[in-house]
Amino acid sequence: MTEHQIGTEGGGSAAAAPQVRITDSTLRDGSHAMAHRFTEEQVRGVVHALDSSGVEVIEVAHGDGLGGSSFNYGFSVQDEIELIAAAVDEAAQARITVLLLPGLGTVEDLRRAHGAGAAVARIATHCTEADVSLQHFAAARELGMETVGFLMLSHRLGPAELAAQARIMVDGGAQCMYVVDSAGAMMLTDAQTRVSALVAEIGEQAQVGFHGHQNLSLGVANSALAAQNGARQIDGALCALGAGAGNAPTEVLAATFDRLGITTGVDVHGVQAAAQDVVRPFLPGLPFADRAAIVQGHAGVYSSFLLHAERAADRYGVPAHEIRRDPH
Ligand SMILES: C[C@H](O)CC(=O)C(=O)O
Ligand SMILES: [Mn+2]
Repeated sequence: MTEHQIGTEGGGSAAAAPQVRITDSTLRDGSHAMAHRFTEEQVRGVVHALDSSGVEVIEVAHGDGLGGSSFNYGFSVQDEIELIAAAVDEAAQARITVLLLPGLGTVEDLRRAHGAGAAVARIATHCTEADVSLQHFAAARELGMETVGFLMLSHRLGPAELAAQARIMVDGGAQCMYVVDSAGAMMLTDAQTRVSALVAEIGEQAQVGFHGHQNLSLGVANSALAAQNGARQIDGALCALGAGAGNAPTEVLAATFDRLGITTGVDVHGVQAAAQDVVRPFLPGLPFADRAAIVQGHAGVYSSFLLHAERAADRYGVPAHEIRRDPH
């Protein structure tokens, strides 16, 4: 065990701060699986259930982040700033976070989200392009927001190179850096070694986080390994609602961390009820590792493109998994 490893016995006293903070992304990554059709009523229901279960941070935005509602990425049915404001209004203790991809979202979008009450800014870039995030971190810090960096498709870089990209964002103002398995392509040690490399590089100045997808059904296992190797923030989504085969399910993460003796401050029964009674009734279908999603995980292809592959499959009569397949 290193000084960053947790989850031995007991999981710490009830009064101690949780060892891992779960950020729930049902209302952002889950937006991909809902074809960006969240309504205010659904947002209020999910926020209320998560908030009363002790989830500290809840993400709300278009699936592709602020400003994602567009012809290219799919239009939202309800304006995301209105949804953010509704989430802020509904949450008694949880803080609302937004995701922003520079180029898709702008500093102006971030200001609007902050104006609606968002407290945490997560800035996402492709894992080789950390440098495009600097003005957004500067703006978020100026607004007084908590900041998180999100290195998408993290499997595409080795641990040392990924840590170097994380360093760029931390120097630019990120307070936590996420290893993001956007394609659900990481194989256990892939998550472990990347998280460890980031902890070694930035652990003195910033936290490390992990965001897993279920394309190869390893999202929860990768998240557990990430936590055991020093990640302090872990993402989930109720009913796994998210791009591709979905995210690591929040309700499974809470139960798994509890069994591992890793404290999260989340009521394990509360989030199970939130998944079963609040989210499941409005799902168009349960996210699962179907052929197209497995192909994505196997080939390491961006999960968010699944919706577009499915639309193209319908339009051109070509199976979605054929569109996504690794040519090799
Ligand atoms: C915009 C993406 O959906 C961000 C994300 O959740 C991922 O890369 O995974
Ligand atoms: Mn994701």
